[in-house]
Amino acid sequence: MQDIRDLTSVLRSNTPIVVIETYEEYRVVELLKRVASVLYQPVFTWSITQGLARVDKPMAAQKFNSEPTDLLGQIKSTSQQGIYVLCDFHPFVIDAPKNVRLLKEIALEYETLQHTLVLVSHAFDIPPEIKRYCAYFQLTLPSTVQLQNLIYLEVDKIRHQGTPLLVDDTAVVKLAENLRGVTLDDARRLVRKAIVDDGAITLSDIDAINKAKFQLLDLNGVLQFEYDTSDFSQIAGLHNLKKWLKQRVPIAAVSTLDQADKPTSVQHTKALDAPKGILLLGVQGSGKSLAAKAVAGVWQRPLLRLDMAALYNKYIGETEKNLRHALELADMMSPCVLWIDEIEKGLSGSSSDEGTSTRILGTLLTWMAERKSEVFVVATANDIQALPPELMRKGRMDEIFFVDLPDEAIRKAIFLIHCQRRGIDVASLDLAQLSARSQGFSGAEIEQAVIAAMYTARSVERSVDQVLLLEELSKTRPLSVVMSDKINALRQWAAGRTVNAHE
Ligand SMILES: Nc1ncnc2c1ncn2[C@@H]1O[C@H](COP(=O)(O)OP(=O)(O)OP(=O)(O)O)[C@@H](O)[C@H]1O
Repeated sequence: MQDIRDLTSVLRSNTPIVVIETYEEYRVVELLKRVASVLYQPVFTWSITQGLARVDKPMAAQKFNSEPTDLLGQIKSTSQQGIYVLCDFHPFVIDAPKNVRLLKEIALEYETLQHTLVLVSHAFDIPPEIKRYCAYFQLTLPSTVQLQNLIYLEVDKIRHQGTPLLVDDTAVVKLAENLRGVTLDDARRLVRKAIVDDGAITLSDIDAINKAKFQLLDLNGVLQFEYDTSDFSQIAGLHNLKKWLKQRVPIAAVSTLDQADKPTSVQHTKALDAPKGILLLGVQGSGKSLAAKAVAGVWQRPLLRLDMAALYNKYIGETEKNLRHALELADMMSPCVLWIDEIEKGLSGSSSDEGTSTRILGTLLTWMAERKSEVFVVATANDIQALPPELMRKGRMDEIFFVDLPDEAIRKAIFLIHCQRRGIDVASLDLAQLSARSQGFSGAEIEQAVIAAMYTARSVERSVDQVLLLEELSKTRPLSVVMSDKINALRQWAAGRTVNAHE
């Protein structure tokens, strides 16, 4: 209804050319037929293969020219007032001065001819000559309720064919929420695929739907869909951060959390503002990326990774365009977690970047301040020198956490996690000794020592034991030693300015 109302107003406003960028050609034609009946105007469609035909009254259907230039000449010379829907006309305005001129002449003669051209393509670059005569129109995307109805409609269709179908109503609600941002046609395709895959609609479809939706929307590959998420049981330490995140678990994820992970009082969360994001600052290999993955895993949200360094493009303006596209995509994937990895890399301007980093920061900050979507940002950074002060200002992020090197108890827990994960017999190990001997090691360095010990064990055909692990530790010079000055400076800076993620 909204689309019909809006499109009617656009056509009533005497706009000669309306551009609609969409894949939903049939939907546009159906809409225009309804609008045309209100405005008492005939509707014609044209495509290079079908030529021109009247569609609102099939009996009066007539074919004119299929060649673009002839078609425009035909429309210009006819006195038959009408709405002309030109499908996939976009290639015929590129290096085609005659066609552009004809479009302009039809527009200029709007007062007398009263022809409205509706250009429907997946994308349309309007030539500057006709820009001022054009209006963009955007089809509305389906609401969550419409998507729920669509899912049940598809379920009914399949049941009518006599196929039994298992449908979990909670999954339908979640599925509809995750489908927001795609067109009705695409949603229908995705739902059908989810049903056909296993003959059911259950929570296990959510992941596949998120991935398929991401592939559908991410046309120029600026974001990565991270398939690999984690959960808190795989992270040692970071107690403060885990507590903070548990208190803000979205309602939808609460029902499926382990008892131990549940926030104490979920009923209060309803009235609260949705959390916006956090910055995780810290030593390399201390588990920042792992924490980003765990937010998505525990909150049961898709995880999108934005690699700041990959945004940069040598063409001026393209870098910001890439970022805008990435943020739009994140909005469309909402609710989701957007992990901005090594955020400092994209924001630390150099004198030669012609202000790109400043504009990138501006675009990011504006989006963070104004977005309505449920995109939770997890930004990670190693280097505070390179971080612009604007990003650190209170209110930009909900919290800035400092992820320090693990203390003795946390190192013990890291050994336990990584040894258990690899099937090493932990009962035979002295974890306290391993922890004491790995002072100054990051989680990543401990993990690497465990992996190296496994390779050594395999080469000498024995199992991993205390001696092998200690040997590996003694061979490693941790970053905290190699880069002690840098890490001390980071610690000093973080004290008082950030919240300790581990405590
Ligand atoms: N607290 C931890 N608990 C369990 N494993 C850890 C922890 N910290 C680090 N690790 C291990 O080290 C690996 C590397 O850590 P991660 O990539 O998360 O660190 P990071 O802080 O993001 O590093 P970088 O700044 O270099 O990107 C993790 O995948 C995990 O296996």
